[in-house]
Amino acid sequence: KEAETQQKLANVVILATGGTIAGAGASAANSATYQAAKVGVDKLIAGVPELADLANVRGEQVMQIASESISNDDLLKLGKRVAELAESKDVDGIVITHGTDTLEETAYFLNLVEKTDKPIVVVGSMRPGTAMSADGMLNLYNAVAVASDKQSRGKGVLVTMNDEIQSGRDVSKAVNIKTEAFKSAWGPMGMVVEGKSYWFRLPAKRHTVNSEFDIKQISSLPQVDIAYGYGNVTDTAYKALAQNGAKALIHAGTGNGSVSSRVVPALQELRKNGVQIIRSSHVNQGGFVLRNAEQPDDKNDWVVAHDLNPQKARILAMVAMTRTQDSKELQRIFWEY
Ligand SMILES: NC(=O)C[C@H](N)C(=O)O
Repeated sequence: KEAETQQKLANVVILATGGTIAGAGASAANSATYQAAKVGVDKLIAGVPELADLANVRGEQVMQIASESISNDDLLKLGKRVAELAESKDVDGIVITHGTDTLEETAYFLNLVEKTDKPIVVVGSMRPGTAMSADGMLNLYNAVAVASDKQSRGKGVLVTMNDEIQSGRDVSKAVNIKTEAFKSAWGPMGMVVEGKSYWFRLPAKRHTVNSEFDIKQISSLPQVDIAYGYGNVTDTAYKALAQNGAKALIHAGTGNGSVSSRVVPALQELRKNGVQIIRSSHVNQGGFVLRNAEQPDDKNDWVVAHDLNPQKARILAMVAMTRTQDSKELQRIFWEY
């Protein structure tokens, strides 16, 4: 009988990367003061025995780090392992446990480069497992529930935090400390409650199987950096980043990606020297940048990131620039993904 149920259950692999979901604090009162990336994947799985009711679960420790320290090489390593597993007949879904600080970047990266319709769910927690009211157990349970659900196929990379199912493209860490930390300007795609998912929306942008990018064809990512717009800003950071080898600069602009008159000449000059200039906005959850509004992008040969926040724009620019150095192509890609 037990063997029969095991056969019916989906096979889900949990790839662990670290973060607070694998964190540990000195006391149960430490919800914010703790060390991330301490607990191994087998212990995480053993901590939620109810996972066995949802799926045949096994774990792999891909890395053990706090997500603010994730590098491009780490992204490639994780992406390649996800692709290998997705190709395996024995794998129905993949869950990635991850720190929340750059979770939105990794989720968007995988959404662009994984050529599979199998569910890929990225999950983290805001409190370590040692804290009172730790959120990691339920978030992980929800992630496995969504990853083992056939309805999750073909919907792009998903994120399960705080009972919501979010699109990995849209979702962003909008609040810290609180467990209700992840938001999307366009709303969640669904809810997951007691191991069952309820869907309400589909993503409109290209992803996974419909993406022109493939992790198997990517061996390195170009350097793309971000500089922040604010009152009294100078062009120092932009110039320094370019001098240090940035192939594209994301302008984390004020408002709708506006650029200070003290910075414009340097960005025009950098573009002439081959650096791509991509205007984004640091307006939280509502940054929306249109071409030729605020700045003459056609004349300057700049690109706009539209609704992508600066950190997501960095991911798309890196992936796109593995294929093209043409600013018009880049702009097309920014509209489509
Ligand atoms: N809540 C967290 O996971 C934060 C942690 N610094 C990380 O991103 O790894």
